[in-house]
Amino acid sequence: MPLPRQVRLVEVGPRDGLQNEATPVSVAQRIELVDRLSATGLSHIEAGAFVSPRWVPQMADSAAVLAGIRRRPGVRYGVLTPNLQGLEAALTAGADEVAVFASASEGFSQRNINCSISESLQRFAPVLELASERGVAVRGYVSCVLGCPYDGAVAPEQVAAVAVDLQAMGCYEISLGDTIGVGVPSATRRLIEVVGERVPRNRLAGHFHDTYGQALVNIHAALLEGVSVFDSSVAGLGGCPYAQGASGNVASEDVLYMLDGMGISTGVDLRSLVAVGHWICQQLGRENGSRVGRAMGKQ
Ligand SMILES: CC(C)(COP(=O)([O-])OP(=O)([O-])OC[C@H]1O[C@@H](n2cnc3c(N)ncnc32)[C@H](O)[C@@H]1OP(=O)([O-])[O-])[C@@H](O)C(=O)NCCC(=O)NCCSC(=O)C[C@@](C)(O)CC(=O)[O-]
Repeated sequence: MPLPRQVRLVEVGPRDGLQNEATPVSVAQRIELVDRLSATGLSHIEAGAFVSPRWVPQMADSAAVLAGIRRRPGVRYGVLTPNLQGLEAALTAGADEVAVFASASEGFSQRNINCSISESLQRFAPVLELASERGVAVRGYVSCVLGCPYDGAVAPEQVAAVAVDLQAMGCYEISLGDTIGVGVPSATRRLIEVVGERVPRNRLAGHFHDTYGQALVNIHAALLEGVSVFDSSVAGLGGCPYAQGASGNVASEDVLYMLDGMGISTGVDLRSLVAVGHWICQQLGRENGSRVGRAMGKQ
C-alpha cells in the first residue's frame, strides 16, 4: 500500500495535553495556547471538553476558551462531549465539531465515563442525532485499542465492533486511541487490518500515547496501512486522568519532523510548532516532552 502523500494532524494538546495537568491552567493560558497553535498551519485543534468539572477540573470553562480564541479561517476547533448535556453546552459555545469517546474495554469505560460500552453508545445516540440536526460533525474515539490498564489485552475484533457502531451512528472519523501507549508496530498493523476490513481506512485516525516510546513507530506502522490522520500533542503533553500510567500523547513536533522528512505534507510549520511547545512548557513550568523541540532549542 502506497504511503499517504498528505496527513492531517489533529492537535489535541489543549485538551488531552492539559486535562491531566496537576497545576491549574488558566483560561487565558488555554486561549493563548489555542491561538498560538492556530498560527502554525494546523487545520484541526481540539480546544477543550464539555465534561463534568468534578471528573476533569482542568477542562472546566471550556466554553470560555471557545469564546476567547481568535478563530482562524480554515481551522476546525473541536471539543469532547460525552453526552447530550455536553453537546448542548458545546453548541451554545460555538464548537465547530464535537467528539464522543467510547472504549474498547469495559474496565476503562466504567472508570472514564461511568458506564458500560453499550450504555455509552446508547448515550451517544442522541448526541449524534442533535449534532446532525444542527449540522455539526461528530468525531468518534475508541480508547484502549492496544491494551487496557484494567482489563489487559484487547482484541482487535472488539475494537472493530465499537468502531463500526460509532461509524453507523454517524461519526465521520474514528480515532483509535492507544491510551496507555503499550502498542507495538506489529500489533498496530494487525489492528488497522482488522478494523480496516469493517471501517474504511480513510475514516480512521491514529491516537498514540508515548508512554513506552512506541508512538512514532506505531504511527509509521499505521501510515504503511494507509492511515492518514494522526492525533498528537504539542510538547508531548497529556494523558488521560482515568488511565493509570497514561502519559503524554506523541509530541506533535516529533510527528511533524518525521512526516516532513518523509516528504508527507501537513501544512504545518515545524519551527512555529516548536516555539509553541517551548512557550507552553515555560507556562506550565515543565520539561519539553518533544525530542525535536529540545533538539531545535528555543528560537
Ligand atoms: C461522562 C460523565 C459526565 C458521566 O458521569 P456521571 O456521574 O455518570 O453523569 P451524571 O449524568 O450522573 O452527572 C453527574 C454530574 O455531572 C454533571 N455532568 C454530566 N454530564 C456533564 C457534562 N457533559 N458537562 C458538565 N457536567 C456534566 C451532571 O450535571 C451532574 O452534576 P451534579 O448534579 O453532580 O452537580 C463523567 O464520567 C465525565 O465527565 N467523565 C470525564 C471523562 C473524560 O473527560 N475523560 C478524559 C477524556 S477521554 C480521553 O482522554 C481518551 C482520549 C479521548 O483522549 C483517547 C485515548 O487516549 O484513548
